[in-house]
Amino acid sequence: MLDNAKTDPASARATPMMEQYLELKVAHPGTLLFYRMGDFYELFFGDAEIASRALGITLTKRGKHLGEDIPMCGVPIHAANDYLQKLIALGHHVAVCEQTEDPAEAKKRGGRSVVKRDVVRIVTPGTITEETLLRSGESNYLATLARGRGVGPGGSDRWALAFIDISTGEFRVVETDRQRLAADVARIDPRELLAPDSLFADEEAGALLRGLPLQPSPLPAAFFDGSTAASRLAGYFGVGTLDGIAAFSRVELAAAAAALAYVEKTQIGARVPLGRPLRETEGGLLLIDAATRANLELTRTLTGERRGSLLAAIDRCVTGAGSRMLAARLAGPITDPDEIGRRLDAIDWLIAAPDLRRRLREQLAACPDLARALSRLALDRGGPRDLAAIGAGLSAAAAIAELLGDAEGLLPDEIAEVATVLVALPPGFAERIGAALDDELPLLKRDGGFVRPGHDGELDATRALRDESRQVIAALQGRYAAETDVKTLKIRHNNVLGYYIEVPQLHGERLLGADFAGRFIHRQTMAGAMRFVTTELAGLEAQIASAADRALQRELGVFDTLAVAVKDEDAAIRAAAGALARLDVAAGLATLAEAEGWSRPLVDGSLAFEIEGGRHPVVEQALKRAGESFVPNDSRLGDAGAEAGRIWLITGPNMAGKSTFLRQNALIAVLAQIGSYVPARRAQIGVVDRLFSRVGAADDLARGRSTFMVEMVETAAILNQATARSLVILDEIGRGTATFDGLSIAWAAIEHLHEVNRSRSLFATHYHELTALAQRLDRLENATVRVREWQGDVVFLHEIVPGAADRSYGIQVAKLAGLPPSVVARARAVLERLEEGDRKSPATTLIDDLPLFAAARVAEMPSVPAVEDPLGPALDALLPDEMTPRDALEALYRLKALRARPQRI
Ligand SMILES: Nc1ncnc2c1ncn2[C@@H]1O[C@H](COP(=O)(O)OP(=O)(O)OP(=O)(O)O)[C@@H](O)[C@H]1O
Repeated sequence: MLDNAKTDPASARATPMMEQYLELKVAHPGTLLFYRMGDFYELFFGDAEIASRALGITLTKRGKHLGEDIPMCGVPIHAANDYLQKLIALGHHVAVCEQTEDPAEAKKRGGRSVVKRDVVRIVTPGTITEETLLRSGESNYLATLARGRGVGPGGSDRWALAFIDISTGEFRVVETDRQRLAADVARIDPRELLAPDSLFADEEAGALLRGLPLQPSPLPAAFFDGSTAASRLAGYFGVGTLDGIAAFSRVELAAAAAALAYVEKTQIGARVPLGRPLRETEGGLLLIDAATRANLELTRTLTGERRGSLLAAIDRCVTGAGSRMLAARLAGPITDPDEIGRRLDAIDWLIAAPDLRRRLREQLAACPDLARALSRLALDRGGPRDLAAIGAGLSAAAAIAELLGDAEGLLPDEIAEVATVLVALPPGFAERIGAALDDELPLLKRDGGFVRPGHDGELDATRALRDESRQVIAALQGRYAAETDVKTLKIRHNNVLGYYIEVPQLHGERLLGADFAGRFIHRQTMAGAMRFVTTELAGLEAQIASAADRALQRELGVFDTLAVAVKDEDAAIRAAAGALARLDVAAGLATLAEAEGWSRPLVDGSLAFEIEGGRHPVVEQALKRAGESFVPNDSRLGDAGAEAGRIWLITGPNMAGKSTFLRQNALIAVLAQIGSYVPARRAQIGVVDRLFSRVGAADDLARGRSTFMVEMVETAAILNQATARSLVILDEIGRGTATFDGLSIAWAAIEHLHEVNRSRSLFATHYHELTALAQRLDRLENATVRVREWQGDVVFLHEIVPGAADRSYGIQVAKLAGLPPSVVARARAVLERLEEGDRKSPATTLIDDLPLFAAARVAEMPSVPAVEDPLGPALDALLPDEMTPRDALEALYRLKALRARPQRI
């Protein structure tokens, strides 16, 4: 972050307001200062230049400082959130400075007194709570990273990540090591990551930080002070010792205390309602490194969108909290077969009770985002709609508890736990909120008008007084019109004059005359109109203003009482929010499984991997939308009694479906381990501890790695780390370099996988030479994707069968893709020569023996050689005028049958 005030804070002769501004600016380095002035937040100096560029707003000037113009730009309060969102998305931090006293107070202190102001909050990407700034289905984590120097086995370093979503109060900690660190960061996917500033200077740690999927920002090392961490955390949660919460390691405590301190620093004085930190255990999750996560497009596609990802394909949740929980589960599938079984039991039960499921989902859909509304209220940023959200959420929760209570038979554990939490909610709370709040609610409490008439006697009386006075004004208008004989006389209101009387200029002069003995006091002359007040009108105005003010104060009192009551029930409401999210996830997955024809996988402690009729969930849904169907395929990479995994080596033409097959097996394993049904007829999977994939190719130029280098780094990670419990997906490794180098690397990698890693693996390749390995490696099997050739074109059947492909059909695919016919013809000629000739020196073969390209072009032939086209004679034989409609239809079918079209390219 830039520190961008181009000013010397100690500068002499600044105006009092500028002095105040500069003081605040210096106290909050690295932020853009939103300085409140009336209905605007103003930015000055360098901040103004940055913001005007980033937001596309006009840069103006306001006064001078040290003899130079002060650049300024401003954003109106009502639109501030939109501007904040843009700035945060661009990585800026914003210090929001408010007026902390009434301007009238400042005036009392004398002419040159400045209204007191202070920074009330620092807005950063990881610490936002506003509904408009957050995405409903996504968590918004702030994470801190701490290092425990030499505290691991053999004097190695240990690392810990603490992560907090202040919009929901979630707080978690996990210890990890340098190999897993990047995978953990990728899983948590924080919006903001902070690490002690001292680490950046350390050569080894610095390199590790640079390799993370999100670049950390430095935070003073004091935030991470391990010696005070435990007491800082215990103090915040009001406990004598943390032992009752969990047995945290020292490095975990350092990360957690730093995260907490950062939250406190940014929220300035507001007590953030955080849940107690939950400690995640290292071995409990299926580890997926950042590259695999990206390649498999679990929660977003390679282009960064949610649409097209696995998450988008399986998310049938009806609440934002449910979608967030599903995304978290997908990011961190589990490895405990019992827990997976419990989640699956809940889905079974919900599938078996479609009617109840429908009613539960109806109630869930009516349930607003409880956790986020709760956090805003606790931070004093909540409005009437947040209170109403809590009320609506609690009444949905009560209805759900009742539905579950009435359900027949025994509830599965997961659902029973949900029911227990919901039943424990304080009774009558929703009714209390519903009775106090009106049906139509303003966004901000300061706008008033949200308390239901009849709820508070004194409020009703004050409102009546205010409204009566308004009626009196209306009556007064009639009386004045009659007295002055000006039918068009109006009493109006604006913010400058308050209430005033307006008459056409023509009559205005008369009102100032002796007839009215000074009753009408002149205030303004407009083009064609004059404005007056009377003492009577001013008196009424004061009455209205004070009644309106008293009514608002009364309403705010009602709001505060309810908000405090909500905060007192914080723990119960938060637990209910979590329970509802779990129910939503289970009901969503049940709905998905039913709609898509998925089945319950068997997940156990074996090394089995047997999928019958497996499908790729995302590709299948896309094909379905296009009216096409997906061809299911089996895979057997291990059976229940196996001690090591099998490798399937898949050869086959381009576009045949190899990559799809590889990915679908990985996705089925991930889905099974989040406790979901899977897109297969039958699946048995011994829990996978790590999922590795090397698919697709992309440069990582930002880190100075070429495509081939990225490929090799990823392959190295797999060969160094995969175990018999891992699942490995390798797509065309070695293709980024010269043919024989690539082939040799692929060859050696397969041998290593087979002999050393012994992982369940899928390996797709265009090197047909590799299929010979099946003779030497007993757990390696060859598989290929079936295609049919028809008149020089290739028809993809997408069926995986045992055996090896004889060729790649690359030229046919190139033709389907629309390469110019001359290039296709030339490629065919080159291929023929290559296949005949000496592959060791292809260049010589080509130069010596092949006619030049131009010659091939001259001799260009139709792309399909002279094969008898059966359609021509058949068409010629038809006599349309002599055919009945039925004959014509039959003829059409006959013609279609003569034509086998290639499938998609
Ligand atoms: N089982 C299937 N059923 C139906 N269509 C499929 C199936 N598998 C793949 N496809 C279709 O074929 C297209 C190509 O598949 P895929 O990318 O997996 O081919 P590939 O063999 O890996 O190709 P390449 O070698 O060129 O990378 C997919 O986009 C999909 O539309």
